[in-house]
Amino acid sequence: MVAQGSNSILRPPPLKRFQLSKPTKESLEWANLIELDISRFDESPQARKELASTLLESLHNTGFLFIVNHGVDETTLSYEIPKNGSTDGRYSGFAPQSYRSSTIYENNVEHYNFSRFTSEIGDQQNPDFPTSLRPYLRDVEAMSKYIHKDLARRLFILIAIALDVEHTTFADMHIYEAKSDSFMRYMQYLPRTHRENEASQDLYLPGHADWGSLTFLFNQPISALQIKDQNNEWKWVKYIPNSIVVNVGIALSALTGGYLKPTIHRVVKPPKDQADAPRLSLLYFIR
Ligand SMILES: O=C(O)CCC(=O)C(=O)O
Ligand SMILES: [Fe+2]
Repeated sequence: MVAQGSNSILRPPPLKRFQLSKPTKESLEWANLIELDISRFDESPQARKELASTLLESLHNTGFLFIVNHGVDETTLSYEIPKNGSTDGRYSGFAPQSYRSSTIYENNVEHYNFSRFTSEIGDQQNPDFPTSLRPYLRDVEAMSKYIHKDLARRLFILIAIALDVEHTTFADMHIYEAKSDSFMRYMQYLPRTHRENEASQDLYLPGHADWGSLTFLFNQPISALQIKDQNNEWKWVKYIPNSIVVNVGIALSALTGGYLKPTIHRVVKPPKDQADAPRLSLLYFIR
C-alpha cells in the first residue's frame, strides 16, 4: 500500500501491520461451501448464466459462499486498528471493548467502522479520524467502493439473472451513493483466558443473521466463524487464502421472498493452536 499524503506536512508514523497467524492444523467439521470464480463474470453470456445458477443455488441452500479471483489482495488493509479518535463507534469511528461490555459474549471485541465516503450533508464520515488513519483513508475508500460498486454489483446482477428479473433490479436498490447504512468494519477479537472463555461459553459473537443485504468478509487464517447448516448443526467456515466469504442478510432474503437464506452464524473460540492470537475480521456490510 502506498500511504497518501507524502507531499503534505502530515506524516504520522505508519500503522502496525496486523500479524496473520498460521492456519489451524486441526481437522474441524467444515461447512460445505462453494467457491465462485467471480472473474468469469465478463467471460461470456454463457459463463455468466452458469455463475448465476451456481450462485443462486448456494445462496438458497446455505446462504454463504466464497468468492475467489475477486481482484483484491487480502493483506492490503491488514493493519492494527487505531484505538483512539471517536468512541461513538456504532456506525463511524472506534468502539472499544467497553462498548459491547453489556453482554458477556462480546466483551473481547473492539471495532472501527467507516461509513460510506459520500459528501451528503449529515451523512459524512466521522470527521474526527485519528491522525494515524488519515494516510490510509483513500485506500479504505477505494476498497469500500470496489466491494460495493463492483463485486456486490456483479453478485446482484447474477442473482437477478438467475431469478429471471430485470438484470439491474437488485443492483439499483443498492447504489453506493444512495442513502444507506452500508459500512466497512475492522473487528478485532482479543484472546481470552480459560476462565473468561468458560464464563462466555466459548462464544465471541452469539448466533445471528446479518440485517442488511450482503456481507463481505475477508477470509483470514484464524478459524472461528461457524454457520448453522441445513441440519441445524454448527459447521466451521474454512480458511481459503485470498477468498472473500459472502453471506445473505435479512434484507436481501426479504427482497427475494425468502428464497435466499439469511443463515445464522456465530464466532467461537478458535482451535487450540490459534487460541492465543488476536483475530482480525475485515467486513463490508451492504445495506
Ligand atoms: O468475525 C466474523 O468472522 C464474523 C462477524 C459477523 O458475523 C458480524 O459482524 O456480523
Ligand atoms: Fe454476522
